[in-house]
This record gives sequence, C-alpha cells and structure tokens, in this order.
Amino acid sequence: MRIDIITIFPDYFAPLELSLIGKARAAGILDIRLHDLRSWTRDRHNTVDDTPYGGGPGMVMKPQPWGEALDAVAGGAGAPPRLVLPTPSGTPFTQERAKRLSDEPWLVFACGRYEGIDARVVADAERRMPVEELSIGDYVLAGGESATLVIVETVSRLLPGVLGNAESAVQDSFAAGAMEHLLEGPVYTKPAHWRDQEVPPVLLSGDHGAVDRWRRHEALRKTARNRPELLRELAARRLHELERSD
Ligand SMILES: COc1ccc(Cn2ccc3ccc(-c4cc(N)[nH]n4)cc32)cc1
Repeated sequence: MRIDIITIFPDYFAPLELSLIGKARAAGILDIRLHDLRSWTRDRHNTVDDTPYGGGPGMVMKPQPWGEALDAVAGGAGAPPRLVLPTPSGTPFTQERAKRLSDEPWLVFACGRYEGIDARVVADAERRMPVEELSIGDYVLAGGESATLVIVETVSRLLPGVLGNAESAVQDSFAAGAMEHLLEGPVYTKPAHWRDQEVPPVLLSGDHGAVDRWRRHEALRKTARNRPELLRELAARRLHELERSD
C-alpha cells in the first residue's frame, strides 16, 4: 500500500519510522511519503491560511496550496487514490472502515489545521478521486495529524506481513471473528505470581476449551461494564440471526 500525507507539520509523522510500521516500510509492504503543504505556496511567507468569509473566529486554510498539492501528489495517470480527510464533522472511523481502507492500494491524507480547509478543495478533489471525510471521535483536535496517525496505524496493522502474527489482528475485539464486537478481556504473562497477585489458574490449566470460555466470559463482563450498548447490539444481532434461521 502507498500512503501519501500532506501536512504543514511533516515532523509530526516521525513515529511512522518506528516499530511495526517502520519495519513494514523497510520491507516494502508500506510506501509512506510525506509532503509539506508549504511547498505549494507562492508567496515569500509561504502562507497557507486566511480569514474566514462570513466572519467568525480563527483562520481557514487557503484552497490554492491544497489544490496544487493534490494535483501534484494525486493527479498522475492511472487509477486515482482515495483521499482521506480527517475532520471533526466526518463519518465515524471504525474497525470496519479500517478493514475497508486496508483493501485500498493508495491512500492520500490531507491534514488540515486552523478551523479547517476551504470547502472548495474537497468539492474539487471529488471531481477526480473518491474522498472520505473521517472523524476519529467526538472531540476536537488542533489538526488532522493525530487523526492521520491513528488511521494509518489502525489500517497498516491489518495489512498482511505488518503484524507478523496475523492472528492477533483477527482476534481484535472490534474485528469480525471470535468475540465479535466485544471488548478485550484481561491479558497476563509471566511471572504467574506477582505482588501477591496470581494469574487466573484456568490460564495455566492447558484446557483450551476452558480458556476460551473464561476469555469470552471476561470479555462479556468488560463489555457490560464499559460499553453496555455493544451488548444490546450483540443481542439484537443474535436475535435477528435466530429469526432468520427460523
Ligand atoms: C469548530 O470547528 C473546528 C474544526 C477543526 C478544528 C481543528 N482542526 C483543523 C483540522 C482538523 C482535522 C481534524 C480534526 C479532528 C478530527 C477529530 N475526530 N477531532 N478533531 C480537527 C481539525 C477546530 C475547530
């Protein structure tokens, strides 16, 4: 997968040199390219923002640098990329959406700052590529860079060869599979005894059936405590499946 990131803070993405994503880039599984939006400004101050039409607080990112940056990065011959635009007003980013994005060959991320990007930039981009405006949660960040890091990490770990152990991506609590849509229960490792606490004996029993049952029970307990609405959704899904099978 190729990923292009357009931002006024390229250094924000130094973490993408590290750990699993850094290794995947070195192995050629991921081709991540950073672009400084100011490369496409035309004034000596490299201006990327201006006051909002209609008044209001803050500044808005100018369309011209963005238009030319997207032309240069995403405008080549061949199939266009999918443009991902993090924004507080976007569609919720979920594990399901991450799975779909992981099937894309080429993503371009537009990292806004200030109060956002002139709306004509998205309208212009939609004329030549699919555009996805995504929110990573109901809170307001200072810009799109953190959201882009979250999305890139979530999508990249689903790519074959990135985790090294595809199994653990499949068992993610929000991934379709063993404990679909339940939260992860507690995990343990050596030593078996630590600060007067013991690892639950079932995990040392070697009885895989009992371990699976215990893990599902703990996942249900954690979900009931922290995300009860997920249990209601799970119950509704199971009821729908039962009614369909009748
Ligand atoms: C009032 O409207 C505002 C609009 C944007 C901003 C700051 N900002 C500028 C670009 C940008 C990109 C993404 C996000 C973001 C995404 C999520 N889930 N939270 N926050 C925030 C962003 C402040 C205020």
